[in-house]
Amino acid sequence: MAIAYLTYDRQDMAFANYGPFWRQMRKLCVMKLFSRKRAESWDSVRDEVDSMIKTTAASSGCPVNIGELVFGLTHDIIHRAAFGSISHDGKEEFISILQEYTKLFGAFNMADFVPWLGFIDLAGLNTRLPKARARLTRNNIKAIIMDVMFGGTETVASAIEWALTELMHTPESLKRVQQELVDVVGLDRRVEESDFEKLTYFRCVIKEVLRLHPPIPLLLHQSSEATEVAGYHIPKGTRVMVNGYAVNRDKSAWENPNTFNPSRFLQNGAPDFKGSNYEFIPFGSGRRSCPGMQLGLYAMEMAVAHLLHSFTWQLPDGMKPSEIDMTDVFGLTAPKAIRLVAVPTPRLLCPLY
Ligand code: HEM
Repeated sequence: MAIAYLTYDRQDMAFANYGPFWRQMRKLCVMKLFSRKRAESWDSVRDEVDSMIKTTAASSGCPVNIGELVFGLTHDIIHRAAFGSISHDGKEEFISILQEYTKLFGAFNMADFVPWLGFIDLAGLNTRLPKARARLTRNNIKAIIMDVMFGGTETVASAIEWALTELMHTPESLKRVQQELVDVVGLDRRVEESDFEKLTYFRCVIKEVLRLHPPIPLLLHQSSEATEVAGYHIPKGTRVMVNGYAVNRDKSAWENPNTFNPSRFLQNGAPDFKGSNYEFIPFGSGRRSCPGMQLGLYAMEMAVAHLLHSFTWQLPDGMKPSEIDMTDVFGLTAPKAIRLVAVPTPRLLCPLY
């Protein structure tokens, strides 16, 4: 119900039904926006990560709200990728609109399951939905820019915040990944994209974070044909929700599935996230899988690598790793319920910017 309302009855790409409109939009986005050939999107990641490191260095020795820091970062990256310019005008307002959209997309209403019980409005959606929609202009909606801003901002921000959180919660993994950065890159220069392929453990950390905290935990699909799955008949047009969060933690596929253990991805034959290993689907699978995967991964890897390489991190006020709040929010996305706050200290021997 919220999805149909907020997307003007699926007039966008992400929630559009499969068909010619979706195909055209997808082609346009993949070729013009997410393509590696569109250098501006990739440049924006590098420039904005640099600017985030500068801001972090200015707060050296003081508690930094990592959640707010990385949300600002991904907003700026995606804003530049989408509009081709940097603008901080109305940034906070825009972030608050995105956050309200996320909550509303994820809010289940009685009418989603039992249409005739639609008058029971536990989440207050009947008043919140018109208010949220009225805050965006028609032109915003008409463009698929909303999809891009929504798809690219909170997903990447939440993945970066969870990466820092899991590492601070498991100090031995933090130590190991930071040592790898010293061994491969050293401390006398900044980490670069060309280093990534040698940062084996770092790449396992990224995968393990996306396994435990897929930024879009629930994949919303619809059957285009009648079919049979595990003996169940699925009629054409059935709404199918794939619980990626549960799949990524399925104990028949993963040993100690709820434990953060990046080393599991060091093993031969460990799954990759490209969508062909069905036990690991943070970007979905098949023709509706994430078109922004490369850009999203690039932004996540750049931000996490630079934050870990440039600074040592401590919890504020003598807080212990076991005291970090690890709760996530249940909705269309799964960000941290309580922002991570940590204290950076520069550790490079070269200037940070
Ligand atoms: C860590 C980062 C990201 C993750 C984990 C992620 C994950 C996903 C997932 C799980 C889906 C649904 C797949 C399905 O239903 O099977 C999706 C769809 C989508 N994502 Fe991403 N995403 C990320 C970053 C991005 C970025 C950076 C953008 C754009 C700049 C983006 C744009 C989209 C769009 C437009 C769709 C809808 C595609 C369609 O319906 O055809 N995503 N993403």
